[in-house]
Amino acid sequence: MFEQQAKEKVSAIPWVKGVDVKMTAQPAKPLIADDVPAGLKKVSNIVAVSSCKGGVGKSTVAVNLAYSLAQMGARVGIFDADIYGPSLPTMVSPDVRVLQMNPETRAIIPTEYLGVKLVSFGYAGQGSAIMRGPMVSGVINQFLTTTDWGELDYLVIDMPPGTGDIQLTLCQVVPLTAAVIVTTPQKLAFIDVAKGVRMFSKLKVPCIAVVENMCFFEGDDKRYYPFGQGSGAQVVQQFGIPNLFELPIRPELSAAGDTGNPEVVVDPQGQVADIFSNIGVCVVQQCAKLRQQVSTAVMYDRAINAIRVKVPGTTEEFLLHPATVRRNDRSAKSIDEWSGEQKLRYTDIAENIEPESIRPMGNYAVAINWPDGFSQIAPYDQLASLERLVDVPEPVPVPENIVASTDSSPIKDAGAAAILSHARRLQT
Ligand SMILES: Nc1ncnc2c1ncn2[C@@H]1O[C@H](COP(=O)(O)OP(=O)(O)OP(=O)(O)O)[C@@H](O)[C@H]1O
Repeated sequence: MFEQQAKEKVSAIPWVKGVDVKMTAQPAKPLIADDVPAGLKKVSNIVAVSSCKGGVGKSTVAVNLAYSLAQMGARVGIFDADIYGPSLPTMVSPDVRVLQMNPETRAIIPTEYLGVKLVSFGYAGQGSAIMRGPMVSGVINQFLTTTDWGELDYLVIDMPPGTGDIQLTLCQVVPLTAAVIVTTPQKLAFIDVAKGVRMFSKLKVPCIAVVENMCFFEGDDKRYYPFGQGSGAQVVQQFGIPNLFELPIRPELSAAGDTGNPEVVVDPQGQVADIFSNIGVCVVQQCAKLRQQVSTAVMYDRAINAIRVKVPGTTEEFLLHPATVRRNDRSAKSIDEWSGEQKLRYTDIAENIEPESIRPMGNYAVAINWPDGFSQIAPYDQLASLERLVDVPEPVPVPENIVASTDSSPIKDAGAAAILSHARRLQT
């Protein structure tokens, strides 16, 4: 679309004789915080594929989605987080079927199939042991975080089925960008999906799509819906999830999975590949949108000396005085961890303090750097609970023919007015 429009627009200029458009892309930098495990630092987007019940086709969706993204040119990895019944070794057939370890860094090196990096317990070279929940969580997290994933655009996590402790801790260890929920069309499945959506929403991970698997089959030029229709649409409506995809029941999909070659690779022009390509486009677009929302969620507006907060996923927007944010730091530097006693005093922070930089940390917090070298982690929940600035005059827009950098520019005047108004409000 870009290419075509660029060609049209440039060709329309009377003196242009020919147009040659070269398209390039800059991979988005990871939005991930500093405390993320080293092996995940160069991963731009982490997408969880989840279902609340086993056997609904979650692994089939995860694997085909991953290969569909790879077919679009993205660098992709799959982490099969199911320790009891890993599916990846059956669904893809890499030449090297045992994971190696880098002897120096002691990091796990993923194996690869058709350019997609793969990690699964099925490649760990041992039968799956009998483990209790906390042990399983520990092993899954260790596996995921000690793998050197290298530079990836998308890491697809095939989550273990359910919404218990294992899933919760996994979601807390890695900063998930988004979740895709897989379900089947039965009415009963709706209840399970609701559980999944609630789990992700508690963790502030947006669900970007619902894939309703085994929806229909085709015969006599007709589509049959053996399990009925409408459950997926109900999920989309009730939880505001923007996208619903219907996958057919197809023997090829099952056969491809069993023979170690994903269906989108076996038949890249087929109906199933087409649906997965749409799911892939949706993931790409939604992740980009979320990154945009997150990266502009908290910004310092120098013109009015206020921190602007737009909580991602909501329409709420409010203003905070920078000094209020800094004074309400909840870290051990400001509050004694044991006694709860306030160590940071109100007067320690100058009234006119300004943040130096603000960076998003996953979907839940921002890291704010202050001129005194302090790096504050401020969760959105906490920002939302602080005293807000009200009646802050918006800066007067600069007319186009006025250069904004002169000393008497309207922006600076409006800024001064805003500061005065803050001062007055704070005094009262
Ligand atoms: N749309 C489909 N048409 C036909 N067969 C399918 C379809 N989706 C999945 N299957 C088959 O159903 C079985 C279960 O699928 P899959 O392993 O993807 O489910 P799962 O939800 O990941 O299961 P688990 O929770 O046990 O890991 C597989 O044999 C798979 O090939």
